[in-house]
Amino acid sequence: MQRDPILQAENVTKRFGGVTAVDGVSVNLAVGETVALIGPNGAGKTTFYNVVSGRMAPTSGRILFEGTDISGKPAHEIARLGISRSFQVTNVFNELSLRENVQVALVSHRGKSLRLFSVLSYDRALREEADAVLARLGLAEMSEQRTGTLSYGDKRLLELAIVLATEPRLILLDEPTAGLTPEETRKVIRLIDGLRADQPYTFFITEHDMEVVFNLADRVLVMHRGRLLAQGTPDEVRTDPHVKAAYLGEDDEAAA
Ligand SMILES: Nc1ncnc2c1ncn2[C@@H]1O[C@H](COP(=O)(O)OP(=O)(O)OP(=O)(O)O)[C@@H](O)[C@H]1O
Repeated sequence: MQRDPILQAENVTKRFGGVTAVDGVSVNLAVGETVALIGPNGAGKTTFYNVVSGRMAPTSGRILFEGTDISGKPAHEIARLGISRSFQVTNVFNELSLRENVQVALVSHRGKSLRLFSVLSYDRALREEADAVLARLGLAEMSEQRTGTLSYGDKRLLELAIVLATEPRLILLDEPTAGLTPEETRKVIRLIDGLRADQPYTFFITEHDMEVVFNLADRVLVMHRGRLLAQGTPDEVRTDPHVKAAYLGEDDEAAA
């Protein structure tokens, strides 16, 4: 079945002085797909992500989200359009409870003034909404706990809750299982699976853990030296000789 495109990157290049971190990358993501972006260190994955999420503008090329050109738009505008990116625990408030963290995300996404913050805890509808988001990540029972007391793994889950609170259609997850124990990693995989079953979210994930990539991704994009080296199903990519060579650090210039 042909699914509608949600993200189209056309010939995207990003240079830092003499370094071409992303070099003419063109990719399409379809609604409801989970796509993993992999590649050896320095391949350009983070830079490509930064360009898609608006943290930096591309040097050239175009990015369309649901048909709208978002190239070079600021991150907050891109977020408002429906792309949300996790930030590896950097955007949670440790002094607040889990519920308050999600409430802040709900309120700020809707563009209401944060002065409302002082009455957040009295707004019943908002509380219930926040609790519903936390429940989707198995955090409901911790809703009143102070965030600073959470384990790293649970903070990563809270971060996912904050992402969901912004009502995204495209979710960028930057190494969602980095630093997690194997058990926590399996939990994150299960939860992401559950979210996909509930709603046609599109996930675009960077991840070094191949277990996670092969468990979650419908499709894998492989970057190497700024370029898109290969794309395909996990099995196709796993057996691709160019990909193997890139990971082994062999000279694959002739193959690229
Ligand atoms: N702000 C910057 N200024 C200059 N060079 C940069 C900058 N950001 C990235 N680079 C360079 O661009 C290239 C791609 O880096 P990038 O961080 O995007 O790779 P990556 O695939 O995410 O790597 P890793 O897996 O190690 O995080 C590297 O050569 C890097 O040194």
